[in-house]
Amino acid sequence: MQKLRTNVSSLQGTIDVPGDKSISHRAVMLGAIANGTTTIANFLPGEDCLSTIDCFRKMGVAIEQNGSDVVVEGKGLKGLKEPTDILHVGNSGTTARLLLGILAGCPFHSCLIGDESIAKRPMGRVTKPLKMMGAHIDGREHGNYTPLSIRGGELQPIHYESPVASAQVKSAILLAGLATDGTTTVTEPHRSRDHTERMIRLFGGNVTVDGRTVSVTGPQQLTGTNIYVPGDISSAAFFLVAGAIVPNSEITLKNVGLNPTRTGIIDVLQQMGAEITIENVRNEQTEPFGDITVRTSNLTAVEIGGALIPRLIDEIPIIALLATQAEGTTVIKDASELKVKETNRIDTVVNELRKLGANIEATSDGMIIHGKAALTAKEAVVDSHGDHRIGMMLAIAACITQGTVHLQRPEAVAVSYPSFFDHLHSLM
Ligand SMILES: O=C(O)C1=C[C@@H](OP(=O)(O)O)[C@@H](O)[C@H](O)C1
Ligand SMILES: C=C(OP(=O)(O)O)C(=O)O
Repeated sequence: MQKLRTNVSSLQGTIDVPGDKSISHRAVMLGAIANGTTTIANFLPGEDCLSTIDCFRKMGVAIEQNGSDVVVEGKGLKGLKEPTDILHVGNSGTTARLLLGILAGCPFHSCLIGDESIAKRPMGRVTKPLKMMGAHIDGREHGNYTPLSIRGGELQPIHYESPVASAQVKSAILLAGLATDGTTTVTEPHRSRDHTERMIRLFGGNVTVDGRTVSVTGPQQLTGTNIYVPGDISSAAFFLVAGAIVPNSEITLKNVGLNPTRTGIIDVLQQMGAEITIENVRNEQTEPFGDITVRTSNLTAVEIGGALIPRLIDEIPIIALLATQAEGTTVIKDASELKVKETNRIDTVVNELRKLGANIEATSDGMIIHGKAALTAKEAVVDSHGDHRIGMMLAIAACITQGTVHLQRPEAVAVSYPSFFDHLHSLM
């Protein structure tokens, strides 16, 4: 249990946000199945990405990791070895689902397991299309939950209409498609983050994008490359919101990823009236990034739903906090995907923010937040429930409470942002 800083008078300073989690996972995965060496700079050494490294080492890939510098000795599309040990994905849904896509095309057997949160997360959304392609996958509840066992091999291409806008589903199918003879296509209801598509191209491969439909024609051989991972906008989001709601604040976040499939949080902050500036935008062709400055702002409520949801899905916990400090009622809808994240993030956000005095209610596919309301709790014990994003959101919420707040399971933040508390305290 950790005592959180409360009644913070100001947050001032500059933060170099750690590398993007989604891009770090993909850099290791594509590096492993490419031919030749891949170097990764500003890799995120968070627990989730370390799980990805661990799984590929178990399949014979030499990976050197020193903090945020990583070198992957690629084995080629057919070069992974049958693991002698269980592949453990820890807390990482991205590792589990993208890895399944790669394993589907590998002619060997493997077992995949994760922590107790992973055991509750639906894997059928990827095992179903991968089985349609010809992979043999079984597991708890007919392969819908871990532990899973998979024997991959020769695959057939499919045209898949995904029922959910999920980059993990899309990416699993595209990665399987790289090893498949013919054209594999995925259509999603709304566009999800496109890091896999961009990175396949960076490794010399081809991907076709037509609106909400993405295709790869295989088999494709990728070539190792050098990658710089921009800062994670999902990590920056905690400080973007902190800067807007804590009095007398001005925070600059350096080198933050600005891929348009991820910048929903910036759109929402701007619509709410936050004082935010973006400068020094670079690298527009691959993964754009730039510096963002935010100042304490007067905010008004907004409605959030539809195609915006996948562009800010992981930021909804911190957006809920933001909305408690906006004039009016904020409605978040079309976000039932939140129920199958590390926790049910509709319930955990609502229950934990209520402990601090927020006026917030759960709906079937989102939440309704009534602002502007001071978080008036005098003494509260809040809980991350082992969910990194809930833990970080609560630490920022504590900054604007006047009482005493303790956080249970603060260590969860290390999943995506090991230096989070150091960065927060450096601004005080
Ligand atoms: O592909 C990715 O890297 C991710 C996709 C999203 O999940 P879904 O694909 O389940 O929406 C997101 O919530 C997760 O944090 C990372
Ligand atoms: C949902 C998340 O990650 P994953 O699905 O990889 O566990 C997240 O980081 O918020």
